Amino acid sequence: MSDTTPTEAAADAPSPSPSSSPLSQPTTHAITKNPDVRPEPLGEHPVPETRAELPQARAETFETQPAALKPADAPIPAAPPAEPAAPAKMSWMARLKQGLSKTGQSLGGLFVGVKVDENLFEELETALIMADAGVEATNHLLTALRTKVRKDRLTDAEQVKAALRDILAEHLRPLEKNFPIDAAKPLIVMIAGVNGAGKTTSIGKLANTFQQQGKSVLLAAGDTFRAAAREQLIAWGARNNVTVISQEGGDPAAVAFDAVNAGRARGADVVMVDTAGRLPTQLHLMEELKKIRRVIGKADGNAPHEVLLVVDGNTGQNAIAQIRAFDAAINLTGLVVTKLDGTAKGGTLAAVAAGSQGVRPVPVYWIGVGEGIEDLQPFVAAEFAAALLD
Ligand SMILES: Nc1nc2c(ncn2[C@@H]2O[C@H](COP(=O)(O)OP(=O)(O)OP(=O)(O)O)[C@@H](O)[C@H]2O)c(=O)[nH]1
Repeated sequence: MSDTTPTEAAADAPSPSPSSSPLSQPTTHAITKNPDVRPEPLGEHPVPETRAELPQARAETFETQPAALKPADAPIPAAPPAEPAAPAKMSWMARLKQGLSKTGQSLGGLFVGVKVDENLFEELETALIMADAGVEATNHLLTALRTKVRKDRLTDAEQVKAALRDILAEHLRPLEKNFPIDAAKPLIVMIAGVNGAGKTTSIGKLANTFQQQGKSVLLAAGDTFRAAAREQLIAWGARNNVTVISQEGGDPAAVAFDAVNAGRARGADVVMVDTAGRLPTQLHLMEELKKIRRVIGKADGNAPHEVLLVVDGNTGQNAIAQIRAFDAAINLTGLVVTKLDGTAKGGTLAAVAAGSQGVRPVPVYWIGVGEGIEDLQPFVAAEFAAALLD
């Protein structure tokens, strides 16, 4: 997003931040500030147009380990590969199933001890609509199911259920995509979403996931409005042993800009930029989000490489409106769907896959199935369909 006009460039310059507190002061949670980060106020430095002019990272930097004597461009050591985790697949699948069983009661449960007749299809239609699958996906799934039942002469309800599971998995498959962690170094990932969707929690989980893959991670606390959000991210950083670029108050675009530069200078593999929660109807905040995206592009012409929307899986059909609005504003590359461990709205992803209400079928990289740091799983269409129907 480096196609900004000079007027926009002026508008995009990080706005003045309150004067930085003395860097020698200790910070919370045994996290020490990096003494080699320059303390100038961000606002005195308009965003440069060329990389040669790029300043050093200036936002306060919190590190989970004392950073004394560390030069500003000291590489961030890659996390040692984690001990191979004991297979936890059953437990997260169980949680997903348990969560989606609220949907499943009206889906999987419909097949118990019934005849395969028009009544079953009518009940399925109602259940899919109630699960927020939307009209398009419901029609598509049931048309495919009717065809299969006729063609294969299915007479047993369990067979029909298995057929629906396969059709649903096929329908959801376009949303399945591996996260391209190695596409750039550092990979700059911007994260947005409405208030309370699970952005900060998901960033913590992602940091853990990436570290398990041996990647070094740097976080930018772009939610400069809510002190608690910043503290929360710093806490996540401490838990994950990663650097968090943070600044009290001030301009989130400036924090993002500095984080990209710091990530590059330190040789980080991934830079994740958190942003404050906002509703698509808060137009000035959506403009701010666009600005953050543009300013990231000024720090690295190809960035952000990934723009993720975190969506609460309980949101149902409103998720469609969120995806549409955020996509229009910041051109999403992927979704993280959270809280699927407790939702009756498990059909929403079917609506996304169907392009319901003009939504673009944005890939779902991960699903959140709990509040713990391990409770993030790659989205796999077949597993999701099975959890929904079994
Ligand atoms: N059960 C469950 N809870 C989750 C999941 N993801 C996040 N949460 C919870 O959702 C709540 C909100 O999460 P946050 O990460 O603070 O959300 P946020 O989007 O950063 O919030 P704002 O900064 O206010 O916009 C917290 O209580 C999280 O523990 C999930 O996958 N499952």
